[in-house]
This record gives sequence, C-alpha cells and structure tokens, in this order.
Amino acid sequence: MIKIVSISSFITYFFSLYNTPKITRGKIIRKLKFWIAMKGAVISGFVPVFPAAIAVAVVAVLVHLYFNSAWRKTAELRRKLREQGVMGPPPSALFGNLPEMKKIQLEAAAMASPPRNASAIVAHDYTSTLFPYFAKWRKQYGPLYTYSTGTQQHLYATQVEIVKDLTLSNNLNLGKPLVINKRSAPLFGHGITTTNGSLWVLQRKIIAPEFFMDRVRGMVALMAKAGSSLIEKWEARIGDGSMVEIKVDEDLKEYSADVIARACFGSSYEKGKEIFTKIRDLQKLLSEENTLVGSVLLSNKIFKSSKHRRIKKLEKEINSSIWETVQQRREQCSKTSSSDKDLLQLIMDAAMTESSLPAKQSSKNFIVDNCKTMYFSGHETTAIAAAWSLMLLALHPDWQDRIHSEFAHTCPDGRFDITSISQLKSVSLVVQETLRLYPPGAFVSRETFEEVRLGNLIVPKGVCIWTLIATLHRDIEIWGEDANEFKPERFADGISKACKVPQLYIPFGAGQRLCLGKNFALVELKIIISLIVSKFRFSLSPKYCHSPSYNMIVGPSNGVKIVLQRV
Ligand code: HEM
Repeated sequence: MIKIVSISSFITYFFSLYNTPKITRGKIIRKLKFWIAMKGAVISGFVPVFPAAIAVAVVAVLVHLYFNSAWRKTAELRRKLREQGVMGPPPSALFGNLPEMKKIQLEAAAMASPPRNASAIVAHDYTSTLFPYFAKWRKQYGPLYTYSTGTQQHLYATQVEIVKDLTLSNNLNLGKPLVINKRSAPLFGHGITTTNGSLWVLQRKIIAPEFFMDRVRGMVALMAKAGSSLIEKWEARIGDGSMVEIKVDEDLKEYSADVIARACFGSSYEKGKEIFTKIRDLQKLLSEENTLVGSVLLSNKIFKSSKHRRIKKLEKEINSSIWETVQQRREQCSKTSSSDKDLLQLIMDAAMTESSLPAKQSSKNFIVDNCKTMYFSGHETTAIAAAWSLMLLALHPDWQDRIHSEFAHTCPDGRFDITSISQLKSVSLVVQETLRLYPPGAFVSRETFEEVRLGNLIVPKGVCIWTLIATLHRDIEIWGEDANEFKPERFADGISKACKVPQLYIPFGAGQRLCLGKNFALVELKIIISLIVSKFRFSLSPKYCHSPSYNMIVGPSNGVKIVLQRV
C-alpha cells in the first residue's frame, strides 16, 4: 500500500511543478531529490521501503530521460529559429510556456466581461479572450514568434509572407500536426482531416469529387427541403402569437446534420441522430481536456481518468453504429447503380478496391474513420457559421431587408436552383463577412515533417505552426480602419478588393488542405439564411450573452437567442 501511495504522490508532486512559472530545470531536480530523501526518511520510520524506493527511482529516471530528450529537441529548434531572428517568451524547464499560458488565460478570464452593445459585440475579437497568450505575445514579439509546450516547439505565424506561402504550398512535408491528430483521434481516427502523406492523398482523391460544384448543384433541392422543415418548426412555435424567442443553435445543427446525412449517407438526421448526438458529446469531452493551444496532457496519459474511459466508450459506440450503417448499405449495395453513388458508397468502394491502403489500416477503419470525419466536419461548422450569421443579422436589420427583397425578386415562388442561388448577392456578402468576423475554425495548423521554407524563414523539421484566422481577418493593416465593423459591402467587388492581401482571408483554411466542403457549406448557408430571412424578421434577444467559446470550433457558448416574428 505504502508503495502505491509513494509512487502516485511522487508523480502528483512532480506534476504540481507544472504550475510553477519559469522554474529552472536544476531547481526542479534539486526539489525532486529533496522530496525523495524526505519521503524515504519518513517511510523508513514505519515500513521497509526498498520496493517503494526502487519504484520511485525508476520513475524519476524515466521522467528525467523523457524530459531531457524533449528539452534538447525543443532547445535545438529554438536555437535554429532564434538564429533567423524569431524570438519568443522564455520557456520553463519542463513544460515550456504552458505555465505562463495557463496564468495568462486565468487572468484574462477573471477580467473578461461580455460586450453588451451591438458595435462592441461586432468588434469583439474572440482571440483576445479565448487565446489571450497569443494576443499578449503578439504585442511583445510581433506576428512571428516561437513558444514551447515542453515536448513540442511551436511557431505562431500571422506574418503576411509566411501565411501567403502556407496558402500556396503543396508540400506534403507540411501536414496536420501530430499533436492535434493524437488528441482528436477518438473523433476522427485516421480520417482525412488528421492524416498526412500518401494516405491523406488517397483519401482526398476519393472524397473531393463528391464536393465539386457539379455534385453540390444536385444537392440544392435536398438542402432547401431540410431548410423548409426548420421554417415550419419555427412557424409552429410562433403559432397564433406575434413573436417568439428562439435559441437557434440546436435547430441549425439538426438542419445541417440532416443535409449531410441525406447528401452523403443516403440517410436522414432522424436515422443518424444517435451518431450525431454521440459525436457532439465526444467533441465536448475532448475539448474539456485542455484548451491551451498545442499542449498534450501528459498526466492524462499516465492516469487513465474516468473521462478518458467515457471518451473510449463513446468512440466505440460511434464506431459500431457507423459500421452497422455500412453493413446495411452493403446489403442494398447490389441494387445501387453507379450513377447515384453517394459519399458512403464511394468510400466503401475505395476501401474494397484500393490496393494502396496502408497495411496498418484495415478497410473497416478506413470506412468508419472517414464517415465519422464527414459526419462531424459536415455539420458542426456550418451550423455554427449559420448561428453567427443570424446573430450579426439580428444586429443589422437593414441587411435583413436587403436579403429579403433580393430573395423575393430572384425566387418569387420561393424555390431555389443553383442559378438563382448565384444571383443572391446580399446573402453571399453577409456570409463572407460573418466568416471574416467569426470564423468557426480558429486556426490553420501545420507541422513540418522536413525542413520547409516559408517566406524568408527556414522552418526546421518538427515545428508546429499556428495561424490564427480571426487575427488575420481583423488586421487593420490588411482590411483598413473599419476592420472591426460589420460591412458586408466590402466584399461587393470580390475578396481582392475587400483587402490588401486576399490570401489572408482563410475561413476555410489554406493550400492543399483547404476545406473540402467549402462549396457545399456556402450553398447550404445561403439557402438556410435566405429562407429564414424570407419568412421572418428578428432581433437579438435581451437575454443573449455574447461569449464565444472554443470546443475545437469557436461557437457561441450560451447559444444565439433571437426574437422572431413573421414578416
Ligand atoms: C462554414 C462551414 C465550414 C468552415 C468554416 C470550415 C472550415 C474548415 C477549415 C478551417 C479547415 C482546415 C483547413 C486547413 O487546415 O487549411 C477545414 C477542413 C476540412 N473541412 Fe471544412 N469547414 C466548413 C464546412 C465543411 C463541410 C460542410 C464539410 C463537409 C461536407 C467540410 C469538410 C472538411 C474536410 C473533409 C476538411 C479536411 C480537408 C483536408 O485536410 O484535406 N467542411 N474546414
């Protein structure tokens, strides 16, 4: 018993140093040695301590070796970056800048007060409250700096030349960071968003054609149908009354889930409800783990917490539900003609025929992981973008008027096709402006798997690069003095006229990893917003509390509440 207590208390003590900002390595080793000596003395007064002492010593040596090698690696990367003029906050011995990040985040949270009036809400840059350490270091070190999370070295990059090269690069040595892939593995497995190299190339080749504009064109009718169900639901809620308060978030998620389920899996939200709900629960659990950008909770790896067990259970349940859907499809497979194959069918066919699947990935994992990825990526971001759009429109009734009259003129019978959608300019401008001010995807992130040149910088192998989308989208140098205002008309003559560097408008990411569902999402957003504005007029509820939060995606933590009335 004493043995177990000794080891766990040693580890707990070791991790308690986590909260000590800028502690030196020497100091930590001295403290640990002292701790071991003290515990040994205390325990030896009561019981024979040999087994306990040996176990503690082994753990100490392992931890020391682990951090020693990580320290050497990150120190070397820092040196290479520093030699090229890239500076950054000085790291502490074991956990790099994590203690400082944690401290800055706690201070910012204590000081945060939600903006209340319309212009303050629009002007609120969520990076200052969600990632305050980035905002602080940006002021200190400029748009390019390096920081460490102990075992991993990072590069914060919002410098024009670096981002431009990121958006243009086709280099496969610039991939999705392994640290993110590991953390989000229960949600995405080895699906397209989290793989790199040849497996990613293969997945992109299979999935991309499903989202080409030609295919999306054929999905307009089902998107409009799903949108009409939402409108009917809201009309029923108003009933005979004149107005009603609605929290839009869940309904929008059902809408986008229904669209992706029908368009890609030949199913519906109702049928896939269990999967969607569990995916959302899993997303919530994963994002509760730690929000410090780039960090891995080592303590989680050691102590398999109850949360960890819940994550594993959910992952298993989602995987088997998806596999059941696949089996059902197999049974119908022979009846499906090649011309009406949906995404699920394309993924299944590829898994059965592709000889290039890596040996370690079974065809079952290939199918399940990619379906999971598409279920999540295909509905959560779009629903959140729609919620932010409604929030901004609620503050700007003049734009509701514009969208309303344009829709009445272009689609007098209330029906859509791809031609009429392309004529709906006002709603396009509003969507673009929403994605500028409130991009749901917070970052473009990459890791260098070999040395890579970006701008004038040679980024060594093993560095994670983080580009904050919202920071680029609100840069006064790029967008002008009115960068923090809601002005959809800035996009009237295209992105290149809206800002000085069009490559820095990246709500859908950049380069070869650009969002696969971009066309799909834009059409879906235009349809649902047009339908809502054509039927209702709305303002922000006095109960709305503006508080964006980061759950892998940046969304409104308290939801968007609007007061709705018929037009
Ligand atoms: C407004 C809605 C959406 C936003 C803001 C958004 C944003 C993003 C962002 C920022 C990325 C990362 C790109 C990068 O790393 O450079 C991404 C990737 C991705 N998105 Fe979206 N997305 C949206 C909707 C969708 C939809 C509807 C789908 C599918 C139907 C989808 C599927 C994907 C996939 C598969 C990837 C990974 C691409 C790859 O790594 O090759 N997204 N998205």
